[in-house]
Amino acid sequence: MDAGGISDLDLEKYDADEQVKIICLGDSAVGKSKLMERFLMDGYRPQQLSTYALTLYKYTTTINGKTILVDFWDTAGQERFQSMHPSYYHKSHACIMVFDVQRKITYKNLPNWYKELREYRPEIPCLVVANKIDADMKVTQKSFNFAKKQGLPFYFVSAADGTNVVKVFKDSIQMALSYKKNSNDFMDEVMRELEVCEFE
Ligand SMILES: Nc1nc2c(ncn2[C@@H]2O[C@H](COP(=O)(O)OP(=O)(O)OP(=O)(O)O)[C@@H](O)[C@H]2O)c(=O)[nH]1
Ligand SMILES: [Mg+2]
Repeated sequence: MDAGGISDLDLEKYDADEQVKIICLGDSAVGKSKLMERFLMDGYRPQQLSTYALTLYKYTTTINGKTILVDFWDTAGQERFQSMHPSYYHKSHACIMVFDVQRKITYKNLPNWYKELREYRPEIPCLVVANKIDADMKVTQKSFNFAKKQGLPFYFVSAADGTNVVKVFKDSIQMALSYKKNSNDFMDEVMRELEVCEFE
């Protein structure tokens, strides 16, 4: 914190034209962190410990001449579904929901993640991601109907070889931006009002 009470992290926001928050959900070891790393660092380290708590990745990009600051939130999934802290969902603009094509249980758990997401964020775009297709390309012939049933965009990806990773993340940023622009989300409106008031 500096004397004015604005942290370094907050200062970045003032240089950006727009800021969005994108969260990642899914069971433990489906590859959430690896996907983030692949997109952000364009690298992939095969072995890593499970994410312990919260990792916040900051990413800046330019879209139509505007500087967009993206906060990607990554947290440790659980072996079995467990509720996330409400602050994880708070003011998020899009969600990337991941399962592992090699482990059926991680697909079966998607409705649990989705239900909780919708309790906190009824309207935000949600992208469903089938990860680890490098392990067995035949899985792309299978149908995973959860996304279709819910009317959500669906992607086959691999953090290991990079298939579709950039596409998913770029799409998520676009969707987050259009959600933020067009949202009629009542709570968002209230929060915006409160933010404005803070500076008055
Ligand atoms: N073959 C293959 N393995 C992957 C891929 N993505 C991740 N993995 C492996 O899966 C394991 C778990 O990946 P993480 O990214 O740590 O999983 P996570 O979802 O962040 O797990 P938590 O932090 O516990 O919630 C690691 O050993 C990775 O190397 C992939 O696309 N293909
Ligand atoms: Mg992780």
